[in-house]
Amino acid sequence: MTRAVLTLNAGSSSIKFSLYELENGGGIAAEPVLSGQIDGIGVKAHIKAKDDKGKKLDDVDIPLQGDAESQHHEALEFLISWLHDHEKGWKIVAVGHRVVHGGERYSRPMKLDDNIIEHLTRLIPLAPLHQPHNLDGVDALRTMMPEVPQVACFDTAFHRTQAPVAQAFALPRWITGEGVKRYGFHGLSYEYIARVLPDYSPRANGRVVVAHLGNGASMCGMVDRKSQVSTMGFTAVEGLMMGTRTGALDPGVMLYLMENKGMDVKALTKLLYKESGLLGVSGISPDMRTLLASDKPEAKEAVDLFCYRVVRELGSLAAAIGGIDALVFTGGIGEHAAEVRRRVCLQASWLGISIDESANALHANRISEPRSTVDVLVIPTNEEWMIARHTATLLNL
Ligand SMILES: Nc1ncnc2c1ncn2[C@@H]1O[C@H](COP(=O)(O)OP(=O)(O)O)[C@@H](O)[C@H]1O
Ligand SMILES: CC(=O)OP(=O)(O)O
Ligand SMILES: [Mg+2]
Repeated sequence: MTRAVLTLNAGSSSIKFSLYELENGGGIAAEPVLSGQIDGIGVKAHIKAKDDKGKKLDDVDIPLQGDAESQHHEALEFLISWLHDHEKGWKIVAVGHRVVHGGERYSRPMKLDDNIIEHLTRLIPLAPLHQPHNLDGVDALRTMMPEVPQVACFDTAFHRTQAPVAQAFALPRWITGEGVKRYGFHGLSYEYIARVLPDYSPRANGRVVVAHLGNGASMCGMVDRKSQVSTMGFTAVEGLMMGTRTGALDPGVMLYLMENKGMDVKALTKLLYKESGLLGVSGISPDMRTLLASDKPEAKEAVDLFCYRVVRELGSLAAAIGGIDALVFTGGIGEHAAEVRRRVCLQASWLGISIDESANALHANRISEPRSTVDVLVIPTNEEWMIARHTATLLNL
């Protein structure tokens, strides 16, 4: 049987999975032999999976009940039994997991044991939409294959190269000293983009802003393909407006809600993480596809605000890294929503961005005109490949 690495990537609205064969000389194959995702968790869950020839193995809705929380667990159970039915012919020798928060302690992939899992469990309050689902996946796979080593790959790790000033909040020193600082997330996605960027642009090692726009959304400013600054912070609720998250919010709004509306931590957590963003502003859906297809004014307002926030943060990140040579769009929205990219690029023309609208409509890799002083690129991210590679490297497979 061929040896393979399984990857699991639980996002806020999706669970993505892949199976990568190990190559004879060591290392993992470029393409997975099996891959897919359950997306739309919390709205309308759907599984899509394909084999190495691109043959569709599944493409159906899955009826999940309850709130997004319980749907996530149900989706995982569905996936485990799906994998049981489809992983024949390969010997899974390792499992790699995306774990969103590594805190201060973990800045590189780690082979999981009870101690590390216990520490990661303590970080759940810092990433309530992700960490519980990531650890749920670890738990399920450890039960399913107890002999197989499991590796955690952290979303925060890529950003640990940032200068102290980029990580700091203007808080008293004793709070900062306890690790309350900006960590940044989507690190596996940014690491993948940084790795492949030279294949797409001669400016790869310059000042690059990558916009990872998905259900969770953030942007990262890099120089020399290393993270310098991120819109996400201590938690993944900071920065851009997202599917259900506020992004940056005047802290005074929280004080106001506590003082005048009697909201406690639980109510505020729900508001900031689950009821705001595209969903809160539109009152319709957290899903960009639905909002772009809607002619309701509230849907338009939500999309307008989403794009406006990206444009503002783009200016901020370009300022932080001293200018911009390339802008990369990635993530579910960044890769597929041409309208969002179009609006962002038009509003950011002052930066020297000039978009080629027909290339953009076709989702070409390069969507800037030759006269643009900024290379604008659309690059599909691949967190799964990054996880598989880290897992194989750490375990010497
Ligand atoms: N064809 C499309 N057009 C517009 N938006 C899309 C398209 N496909 C996916 N999206 C959006 O991408 C988002 C999900 O992104 P993704 O990166 O998969 O999420 P997650 O953060 O859960 O990993 C959703 O808002 C979805 O509407
Ligand atoms: C960190 C984060 O927001 O992840 P996702 O985009 O997968 O929700
Ligand atoms: Mg994601």
